[in-house]
Amino acid sequence: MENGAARTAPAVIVAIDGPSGTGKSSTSKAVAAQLGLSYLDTGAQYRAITWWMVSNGIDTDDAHAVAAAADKPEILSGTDPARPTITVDGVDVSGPIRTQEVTSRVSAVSAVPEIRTRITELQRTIAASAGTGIVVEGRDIGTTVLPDADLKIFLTASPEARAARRSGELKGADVHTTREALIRRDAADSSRKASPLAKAGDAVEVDTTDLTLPQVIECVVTLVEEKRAGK
Ligand SMILES: Nc1ncnc2c1ncn2[C@@H]1O[C@H](COP(=O)(O)OP(=O)(O)OP(=O)(O)O)[C@@H](O)[C@H]1O
Ligand SMILES: Nc1ccn([C@H]2C[C@H](O)[C@@H](COP(=O)(O)O)O2)c(=O)n1
Repeated sequence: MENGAARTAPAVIVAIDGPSGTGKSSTSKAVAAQLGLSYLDTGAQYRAITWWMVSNGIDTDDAHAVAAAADKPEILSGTDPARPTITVDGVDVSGPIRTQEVTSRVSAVSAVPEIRTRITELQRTIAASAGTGIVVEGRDIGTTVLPDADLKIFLTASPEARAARRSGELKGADVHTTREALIRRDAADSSRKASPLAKAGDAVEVDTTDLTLPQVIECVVTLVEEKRAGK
């Protein structure tokens, strides 16, 4: 090191997008932990605001009612990949945001432009304050939230592989029903007007269908390291 000065790596911003069940959360958390980066699950933020709407009796199919309440809940995300947290008005909602009710309503809530503006602002503030860098995962991170990210990855996998993974998680869930639900949610997320699920033009696509989770993690870690080394 020149003059004995310690050289610190510049903060690295990694955007990981893709449809449901492609492995975004598992991969992003592991990559962030391995590389000493922060981690942000943006789907959890959309789920949290959806949970608040449902808990407060707001009709999630009424876009005007959802828009009018968009600024009301305080949403806080903890970005330690070993222990990510999500609270709404101080309440830990990490369990309640994973219910079937929230899952079935989150696409409608997240399609409302006022909701996206609010949550996007939160995401950019969190990314800007991540010291060593951050892995941010979602649907529109590379296209809209952080278009200047250092590295953009778009994960894919066949609907069959994704359904099998999800029904393994939801023990006993029927694979066919799970597959149909995934496809429905992807279609809603891809077809909305406001920052739909999409691959950024400069994203690296990784098809995870025939890869194990450790293989996907290794692939993304290598891509980040190459980017940091300026390759
Ligand atoms: N390459 C893989 N091979 C096998 N299982 C995997 C792989 N990647 C992820 N999984 C498993 O698939 C399930 C879904 O993964 P994960 O939650 O990371 O996906 P996701 O893209 O974040 O989904 P969502 O967008 O719905 O939150 C988890 O049980 C995870 O352990
Ligand atoms: N950047 C994002 C992240 C998520 N969403 C919406 C669409 C998803 O169906 C929902 C839940 O995400 P998940 O927990 O399954 O990753 O949130 C979005 O619109 N934009």
